Amino acid sequence: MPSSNRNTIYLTPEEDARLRKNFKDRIQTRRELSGQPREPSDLKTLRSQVIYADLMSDMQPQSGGQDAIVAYAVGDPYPPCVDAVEDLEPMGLGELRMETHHRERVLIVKRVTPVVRLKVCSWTVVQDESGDAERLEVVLHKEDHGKDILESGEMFRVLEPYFTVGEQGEPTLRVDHPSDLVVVHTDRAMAKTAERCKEEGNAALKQQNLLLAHAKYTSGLEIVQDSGTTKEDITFDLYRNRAHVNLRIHRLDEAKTDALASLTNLPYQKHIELDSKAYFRAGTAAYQLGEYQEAKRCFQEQKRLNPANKDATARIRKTEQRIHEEETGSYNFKKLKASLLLSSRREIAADAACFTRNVFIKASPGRGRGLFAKSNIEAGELIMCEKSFCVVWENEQQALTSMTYDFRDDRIRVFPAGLCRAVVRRLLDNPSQVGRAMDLYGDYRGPDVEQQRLKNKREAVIDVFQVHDIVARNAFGPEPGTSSAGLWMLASYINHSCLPNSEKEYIGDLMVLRATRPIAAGEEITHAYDLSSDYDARMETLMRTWGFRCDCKFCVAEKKDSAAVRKRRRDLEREASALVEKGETGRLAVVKAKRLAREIEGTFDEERYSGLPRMALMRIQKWIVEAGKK
Ligand SMILES: C[S@@+](CC[C@H](N)C(=O)[O-])C[C@H]1O[C@@H](n2cnc3c(N)ncnc32)[C@H](O)[C@@H]1O
Repeated sequence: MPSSNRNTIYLTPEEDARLRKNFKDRIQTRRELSGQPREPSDLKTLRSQVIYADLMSDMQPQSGGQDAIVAYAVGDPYPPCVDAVEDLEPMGLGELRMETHHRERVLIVKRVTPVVRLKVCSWTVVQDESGDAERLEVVLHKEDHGKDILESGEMFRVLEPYFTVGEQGEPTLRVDHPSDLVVVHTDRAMAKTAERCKEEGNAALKQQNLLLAHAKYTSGLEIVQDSGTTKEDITFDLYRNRAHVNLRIHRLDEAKTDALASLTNLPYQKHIELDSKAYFRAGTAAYQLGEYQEAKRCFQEQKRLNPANKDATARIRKTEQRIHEEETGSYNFKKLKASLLLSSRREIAADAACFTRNVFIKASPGRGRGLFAKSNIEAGELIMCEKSFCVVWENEQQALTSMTYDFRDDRIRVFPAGLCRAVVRRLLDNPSQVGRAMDLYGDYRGPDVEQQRLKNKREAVIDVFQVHDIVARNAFGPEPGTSSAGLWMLASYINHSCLPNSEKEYIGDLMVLRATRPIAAGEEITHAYDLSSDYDARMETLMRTWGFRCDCKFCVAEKKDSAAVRKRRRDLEREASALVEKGETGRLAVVKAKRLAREIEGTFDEERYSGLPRMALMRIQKWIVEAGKK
C-alpha cells in the first residue's frame, strides 16, 4: 500500500508502474467504448453488488490514517451543466450511450438501494420511470455538510448525465460536479401549506437535521412566492428561520439576505423583537464574511431596536476592532495567540480582520500575476495579514490526502483532496466568493459558468475540475510537517523566489506576512514555496507542485554547477545534517563541523556566488555559532 506525507509519495517502482498502467488502460477502455449503446443492467445483479460493496466498505475505514491513501485520475475535465433545468430534454436510462456526456438532457431517477459510501465516492442504484436500472456514482464531492448527498433524497435529476465506466470497468452514471445532481423535494407537489413546511422545518431543526430544515423552509418560501402572500408573518418567519439554519451551515450569503428579507419593520413589540433578532443574524453573517461595516450597521440596528441588549454593544465594539485592524494593520497579536492557546480546538479560526491595504495585484512578466508593495516597507514590518478562505486541518474529519494521476503530464502527486472538497462546498454555499476564487491561477480554466448560471437562474454551479487545479497550484500548509492545507485568496498571488523578501507565520488560520528586508514601493513581494537547499530537489518540487522552473539569481548560479559538484555538496550537507542531528557537543564535533563547513563553502564558485547566500551552509553554520556559545 503506498503511503505519503504532504509532498512525498512513498511508492515502490512496481507500485508506480502498476498505478500508471491501470489509469492508462482505463482511459484506453473508455475511449474504445465511446458512443457505443448501453447494455441493459440487471437490477438483481446491481442489488447484490450493493450488498457486497457495503460489506467490503465496512472493512475499509471511511477516514483512514496517513498510510491508507486513495488514488484517482485527474486532468480529463468536462464542464458542469449551466442550462436552466426546465430547458433540458428528459431522457431514459435506455437512451444512454457509453462514455458520453448527454448534453442538454436530463434523467429523472429514483434511488432503489442503500448508498455505498467509500472514501472518495458514494454510489447507489437508481431506476427510471420505465423500470430500467443503473449505477449512479458521485465522485469526491459527495457530501453536503457531513450528509451524503445520495442518502439525502430518493428522487434525483441528473443534469447532462455522463455515462462512463467505474473503477472496475462497470457501467456508471458518474457525477463529478455536485450541481449536476439535484435532489427532488416533493413538498410543493404534495400541496402542503407554508405553515406546515415551517413546522416540519422547526421539527428537523430540533433534531439537528439542518439540511432538511433548510429544504423545508425553502419549500415553504416557494409556496408563499407562488401564492403571492409574501408580506405575511409566515414569510418573515420562514426567512428568519432559514437565516438561522444558514448561519449554522455556513451559507453566509443567504443567511444575510434571508435575515434582511425577514425584517417586518412593524412597530409592535413582538415584531420589534423579531427584527432585532434578524439584525443580529444579518450582522453575524456579514461579520463572518469579513464585511465589517455592514456588520456594524446591523448590530447598531439590533441595539436601536433593543437598547438593553448588552451583547449588541459588545458586538459593535468587536466589529470596530476588526475595522481598525483592516484600516491600520495594527493587531494585538499577543492577545490573538493567547486566545488560540486557550481554545480547546487547535484548528480554530482566528478572530481577526484582513489587512491588505499595502499591496496590489499586477502582471509579473514571465510569472502571470504577482503581488506588489504599494508603499515602502521596512525589514520586519507587516506586509499584509490574511484570513484563510478555507483550511482543512490534519485532524479534522473532512481531511483527506489523496494521490492523483494526471493524464496531462503523466505525473503522480499527493493532493489535499479534503481541502478541494471543502473549497467546492464553501463556494456552493457562498456564491459571492466564486468570482474571486475562480480568478486564481490554475492550469485548467473551463467556460465561465457563473454568468450562464445567473442568466439561467440556477443555484450555485461550480466547475470542480477548475477548483482542483486552483487548489493544486495555490494551497499551502499552515503547519509544516502535517497535511493541514488551506487557501488564502490574496496570498495566492505571491510568486516564488529562492531569495524571497517576505516570510510568513500563521496564527490559527491568519497568515501574517512580514518583510525580511526593505521593500520599495512598486517592488514585487515574493516568498519561498520550497526551502530545500538541494537544487535538484527544489527544481523537482517547484515543477511537480507548481509547474515552473525558477530563474532567480540563486537558481541561475546553481544551474551552472556541474552534476558532480551538486552531488558533492549534497553529500557534504547530508553529513553535516547527520552531525547536527546526533546532538554531539564535544571539541571534536566542532572541529568536524568546521571542516565540513569549509568543504561545503569550497563547492561554491566565489565569483558566481558573489553576494548570494549559501543555503547548504546555513544549518551547520548556525550549529557552529551555537556550539561556540556553550
Ligand atoms: C500561487 S500562484 C502565484 C500567482 C500566479 N502567478 C498568478 O498569476 O495568479 C503559483 C503559480 O505562479 C507561477 N509562479 C510562481 N512563482 C514563479 C516563478 N518564480 N517563476 C515562474 N512562475 C512562477 C506558477 O505558474 C505557479 O504555479
